Amino acid sequence: MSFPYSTEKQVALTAVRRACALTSSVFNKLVRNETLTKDDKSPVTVGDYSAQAVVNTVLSRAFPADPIVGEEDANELRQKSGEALKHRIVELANEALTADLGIGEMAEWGLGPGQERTPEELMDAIDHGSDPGGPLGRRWTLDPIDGTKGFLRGEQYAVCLALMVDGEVVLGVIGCPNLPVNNAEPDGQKGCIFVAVKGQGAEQTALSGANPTPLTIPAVTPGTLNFLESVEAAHSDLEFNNRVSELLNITRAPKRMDSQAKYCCLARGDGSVYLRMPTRAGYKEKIWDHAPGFVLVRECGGIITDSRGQPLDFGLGRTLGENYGVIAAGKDVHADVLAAVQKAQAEEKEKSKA
Ligand SMILES: Nc1ncnc2c1ncn2[C@@H]1O[C@H](COP(=O)(O)O)[C@@H](O)[C@H]1OP(=O)(O)O
Ligand SMILES: [Mg+2]
Ligand SMILES: [Mg+2]
Ligand SMILES: [Mg+2]
Repeated sequence: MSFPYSTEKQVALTAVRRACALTSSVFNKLVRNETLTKDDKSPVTVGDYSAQAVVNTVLSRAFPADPIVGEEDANELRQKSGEALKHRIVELANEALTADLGIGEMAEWGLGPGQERTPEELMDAIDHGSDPGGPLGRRWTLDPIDGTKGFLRGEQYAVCLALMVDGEVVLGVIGCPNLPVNNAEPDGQKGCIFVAVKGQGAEQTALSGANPTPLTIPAVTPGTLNFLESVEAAHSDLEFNNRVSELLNITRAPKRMDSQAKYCCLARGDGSVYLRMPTRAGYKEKIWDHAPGFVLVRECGGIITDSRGQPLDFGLGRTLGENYGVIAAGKDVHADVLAAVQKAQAEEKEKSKA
């Protein structure tokens, strides 16, 4: 008997593994003119574009009817960039797609020797991520490089893919090429992939290997609580985290890292609370920045809500809509963090009145 979503899990793992191999090799060869600045001033590299082309190609071959909500689109590439940049993206994507088939990989997913795509097919594959999202039906959401700033610094980033059915996240895969396989050995082997399927639990595997390890968020011993938070001060309100930390009498320093690697670290107990509050009114979190992390945390026994304790709603479109902030933690910790967040918010409100 096969479990629900077993084919989807295999396809998603394959696509994310191939994209991780691509981004790792791109990092070592990245040159200055291979990064563009998007209209929102955030960076995007040949790695982001080619990883989206690879994952979308695999998904649209394996599941032709499924729409994809992907972070990137090829507009700027088609309009602003020169032929050299486009050529590089095509070369990288084709290298990743045509590598020899590994265990569990199928040629009918568009993979293996001889499966090169034309530049136009790959630009179209990138644009296949333009679905607007919504409450009904099946759809994937993809962040080809989450934490592009971490990627550019040679630090943490993640390739993030999730499947949603009727607005509910049922499968999440997060590939972290720079994350140590074992937190206790920071200089040891790096590169891991995390997968969670709704109702079936979660596991971690080394990117290079087999033998998945099941994951559960460990219970927190008093006095050992610590936060997981962004590196970039523009991405989340680190001052606010500091105040919440004081209210909870936390003495351990926060663990700062880019991307959904934070959810992975929470899932295996490298940190105890992921708190992310917006730095400016009006910022709406994107579904691809949280969907795989959401199902991972839930399947590891954790709780994830917004700052008002409301569930995250993935069925509203490309963003989390009215959700404000994100709190993810083990089930023995979440209620205390939520209370402290609300107290810190009340203090801020008082201060702004004074
Ligand atoms: N102004 C912003 N506020 C919040 N998140 C942002 C902002 N600009 C970019 N991001 C996204 O925040 C996430 C990174 O958060 P963190 O700093 O915690 O890793 C990324 O998804 C990043 O996009 P991207 O996927 O392009 O890197
Ligand atoms: Mg980006
Ligand atoms: Mg991204
Ligand atoms: Mg992102």
